[in-house]
Amino acid sequence: MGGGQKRGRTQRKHFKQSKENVWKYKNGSDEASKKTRPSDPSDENPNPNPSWQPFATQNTGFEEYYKAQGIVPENEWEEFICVLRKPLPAAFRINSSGQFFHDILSQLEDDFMKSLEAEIDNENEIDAIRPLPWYPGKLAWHSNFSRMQLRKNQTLERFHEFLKQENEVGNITRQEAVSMVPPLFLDVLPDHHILDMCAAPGSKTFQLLEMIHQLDKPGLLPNGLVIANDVDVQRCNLLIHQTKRMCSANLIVTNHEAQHFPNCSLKSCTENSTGEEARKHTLQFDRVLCDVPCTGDGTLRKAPDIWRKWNAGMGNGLHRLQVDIAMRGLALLKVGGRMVYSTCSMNPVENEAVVAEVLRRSGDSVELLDVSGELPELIRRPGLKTWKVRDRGLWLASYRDVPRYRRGVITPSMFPSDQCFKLDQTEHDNMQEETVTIDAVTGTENASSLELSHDGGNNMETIETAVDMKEAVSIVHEVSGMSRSPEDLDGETKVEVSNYPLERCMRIVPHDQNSGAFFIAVLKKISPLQAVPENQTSQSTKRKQKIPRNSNENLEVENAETKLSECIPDQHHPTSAEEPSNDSSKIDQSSLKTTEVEPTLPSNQLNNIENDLEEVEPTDIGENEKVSKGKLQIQGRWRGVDPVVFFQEKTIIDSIRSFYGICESFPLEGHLVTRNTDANHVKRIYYISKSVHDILQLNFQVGQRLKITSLGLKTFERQASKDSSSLCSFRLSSEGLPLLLPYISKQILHASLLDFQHLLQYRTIKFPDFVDSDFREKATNLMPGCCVVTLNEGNKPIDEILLDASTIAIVCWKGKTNLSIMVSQLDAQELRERLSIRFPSEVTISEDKENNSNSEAEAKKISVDNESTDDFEAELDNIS
Ligand SMILES: C[S@@+](CC[C@H](N)C(=O)[O-])C[C@H]1O[C@@H](n2cnc3c(N)ncnc32)[C@H](O)[C@@H]1O
Repeated sequence: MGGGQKRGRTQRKHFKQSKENVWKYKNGSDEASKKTRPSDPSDENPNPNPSWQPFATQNTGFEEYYKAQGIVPENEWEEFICVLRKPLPAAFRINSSGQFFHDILSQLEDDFMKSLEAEIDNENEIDAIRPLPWYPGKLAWHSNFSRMQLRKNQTLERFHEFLKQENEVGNITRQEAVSMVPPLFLDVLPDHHILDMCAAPGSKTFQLLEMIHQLDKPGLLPNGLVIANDVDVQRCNLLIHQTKRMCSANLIVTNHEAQHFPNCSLKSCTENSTGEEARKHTLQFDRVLCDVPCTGDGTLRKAPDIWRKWNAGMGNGLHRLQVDIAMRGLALLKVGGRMVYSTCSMNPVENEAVVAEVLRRSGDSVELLDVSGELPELIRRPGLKTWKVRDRGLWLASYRDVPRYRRGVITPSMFPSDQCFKLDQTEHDNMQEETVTIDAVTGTENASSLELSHDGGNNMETIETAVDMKEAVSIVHEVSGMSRSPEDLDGETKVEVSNYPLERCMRIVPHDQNSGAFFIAVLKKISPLQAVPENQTSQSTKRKQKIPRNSNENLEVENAETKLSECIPDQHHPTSAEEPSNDSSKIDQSSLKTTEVEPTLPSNQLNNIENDLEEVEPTDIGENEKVSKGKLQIQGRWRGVDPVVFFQEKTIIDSIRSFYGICESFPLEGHLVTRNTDANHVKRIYYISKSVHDILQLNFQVGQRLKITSLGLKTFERQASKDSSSLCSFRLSSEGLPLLLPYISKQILHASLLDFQHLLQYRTIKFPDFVDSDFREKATNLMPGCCVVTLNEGNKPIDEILLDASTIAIVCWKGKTNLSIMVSQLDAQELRERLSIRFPSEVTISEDKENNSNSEAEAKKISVDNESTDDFEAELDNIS
């Protein structure tokens, strides 16, 4: 079985929408979506200040908060805050799977490192750009120029252009240095099944994919896979776009709330199955990345608008969600597996408190790993053992200090100590239901009314929203009989210290290595999670799950894990917390959109599908196939998401195999999927690895619990040529080419450097205009339709040409009189530049780089017929 280890170039869509817009509230009105959203560290180019007013880099609440938390020693405070106010230097990663990985590395080392030296104006820095010492293989780089400098300084223009273009074509990824850290602590192997729970926009997913592909033997796909999940559909699309550049057949993108990520287990099979078998019967992961939503104050240097928005309530508001996501991650983790919990926030309530709570809930089943020996060159600080909680202007050192009416908001789990869990149970029972909530985004209170139950619910008092909160606090104290006033609490209570070895967590602070801030904890699952009795956890007062109170009750593993982590019903996907079922009749009938019994679906999918005709609505999810009006489409379980269908049309598969001469050792059957149940209207066929295939099978068997927005690698695309001269109706896609290349024996031409260069430059060339007579003849005699042209470096005899990951190849179309490339302008330009750097004496890039229209005109001069080129452009437009 084969695959391209080095990935090809892909056409990239330009996402015009502002990335701020992708943070949307699910239930939000326009007003709500205008609210400040916790910053996403990975968003490139946030533009929250379009008028270019300098951002205020001060927030007294912020400074007071972090000083009090002892986030850095007192004598470092000035340096810390000073660096935090400076713009973040740009950082980027080289895509190690990219075909030009070595060329890019040499360009950085031999060219830019030297030529940019003169531009350094930072007295602390020696190098203009340098590899990050802790990132393996010189794959990640730090530049000492901020984004602003890169944009404004003319002498940096060439480097800026390089970054932009290589990022665009996928040879590098611009990513904050500290955001590259979490995947490194996952200790990934190529056969690992990895879940990235909050994955968009996908920088870390990309890294994870690189890791599983890294050790591929040429021509082999790894046994592992990555499931990249995000709750936000638009951000999922961003992720799909981003990871396309990786050209991986080992990726599934899902769209779930991470805290309710579904169970996919065939119960009957799990008990006795082991190893590979177990993998096929239950969805569990060797590695889980929980890069949870957070306040993002570690990204202040990149997103200075956070200075204005920040308040302590934001972190408090996210804490519970973060715990729930981490617990779900642990439930889905295999025994022996590793999970990384990370945030780009500095706040202990979002960090150490979350880690302490998951350790508390997991009992002895989970260990916080000491990874101080890993990545020794990465400067990090140990996690905090003690911190305080700030709520509405009060410092709270212990849960005992929390006013009763705030106990729905400020939970025991936010504090360092376990002591509060020993509170008298009646005290818990008397707590009011959650009536005050914190907006996780702004940190502001949402309380239409405060219902205060201080007498087992018999004596309810209601305080109208308009009541000043301080007054409310006093009323609460009156009614609840608290002995101390809020003022008394401030600064008076004893500091709690956590019993957990939280010093094993890592906090990266900006002034240590001129970076952003980040928090990372590495957890190992030692045994199946046991259900921890409710009164020994800090579960919110809102939760009333029936978890057995007898801690000795040894629940069946799966049940225990399900109950612990799926305890909140998923309001958006009501079925996602259900137990999995083998019974396909449990497929959500309401979301089925058609009646057609589709022969390509596995039979278990077909049972009990009722006739339920509906027009298919095109959506923006995944590789949606637009179905012509009036056509029927079998819809999967998830409304609005195209179904995933195994493509089993033998006639078409055979025609593809025979047209391109794909050798039998490359399996197509069982590895092809589409998003359209009507085989006659399938536009794109995706190739999936065996690992993805097995998950897909399992997903069908459990009634399609996974809401899959994208999967696999787009490999074949329907091509309608005007004269229908091609014997195969599917052309190869650029993304799929590296995977197929070693297995193709027909429709392939090997061009000299000069002819290859001409093709890239002029895009369409008439056969007589090729310089090499042998190539001219072969091109003329090729079957009409899609073909591949490789660069024959050194003009080797055909039988000596090796087709492997290092081969430079492009998809073309052989018409009646000419050959045209099916590569976007940008990719063609990039490839020409790469060739000019690799073969400096043989290839010159003419001035047409700046003047693309000239090259087009010249192409026409050389000779172009009208045949089908417009089609390709239109088609390419569709792709890109
Ligand atoms: C910090 S960002 C993740 C960055 C990403 N790991 C990367 O490296 O590109 C957090 C992501 O969590 C997503 N998110 C927020 N709440 C979520 C939830 N309940 N379940 C899953 N994803 C969630 C957001 O849409 C956002 O894309």
